[in-house]
Amino acid sequence: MKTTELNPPTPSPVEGFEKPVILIEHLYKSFGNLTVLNNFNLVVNREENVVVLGKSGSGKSVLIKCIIGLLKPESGNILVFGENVPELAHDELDRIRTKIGFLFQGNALYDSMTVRENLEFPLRRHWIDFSQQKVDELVMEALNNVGLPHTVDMMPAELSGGMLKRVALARTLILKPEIILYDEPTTGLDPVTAREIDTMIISLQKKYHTTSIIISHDMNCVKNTADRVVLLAAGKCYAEGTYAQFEASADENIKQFFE
Ligand SMILES: Nc1ncnc2c1ncn2[C@@H]1O[C@H](COP(=O)(O)OP(=O)(O)OP(=O)(O)O)[C@@H](O)[C@H]1O
Repeated sequence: MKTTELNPPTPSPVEGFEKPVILIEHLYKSFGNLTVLNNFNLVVNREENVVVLGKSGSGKSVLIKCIIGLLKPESGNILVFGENVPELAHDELDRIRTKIGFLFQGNALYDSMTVRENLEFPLRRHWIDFSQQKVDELVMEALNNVGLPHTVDMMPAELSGGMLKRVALARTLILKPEIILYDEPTTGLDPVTAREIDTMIISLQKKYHTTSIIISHDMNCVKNTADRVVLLAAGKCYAEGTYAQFEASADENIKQFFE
């Protein structure tokens, strides 16, 4: 385990991986006088699940929003498949976003639409020329992936919190993204349902070979899903290592997540 204050992460791929899928270098983002990201660096390799751990308000969501181009950093590079997101024009950003699935904390399903309509939405937005048969196939494939084919004609209000999360995950998967960004995927769920979501994240990653960043402070989720953990503190990558290395750490900033 390295505390990166002492050893800045080297932006080079792990053996066996190709170029990093996401490479963040010297990222700075402020709001007025508040500096949220202060020389943040991160490497995410192909098919890796990296959990970004951090206290509330440490800038985890800001980081995700910078990666998908919803927020523009003051400086720094965010290379996604080699393309620098902060420099992309609107249409280029749209194109790269089709490769990035984003599971919002609040699920972001449309309450007035059925599950089917919610899942069709991203398809219609990006590939309006799909036949209805193809759309139906993709909707059912996505719902089967999360074990909820029977909910296809239900309204979001008829579903439990765990089911809503799974439908939101199905909607994220329908475009077959190569990268998935999860914003606190288990927050607000009971431990059994949270465990189911963790298991689903791993099984879908294996099936579709996705690369993921998972934002979380649920240590069970971290343990179940992380190939590597990065601690975001004071705007920097404060430490990185495996879950076991974090659990064994004597560093006070790390220990507090296990209390
Ligand atoms: N659009 C914005 N304008 C001004 N300040 C913002 C904006 N977005 C985020 N912030 C501030 O940036 C800081 C980091 O916010 P962020 O939402 O990234 O935290 P977080 O680590 O995701 O927290 P949590 O775990 O509670 O969701 C906070 O102080 C927040 O108030």
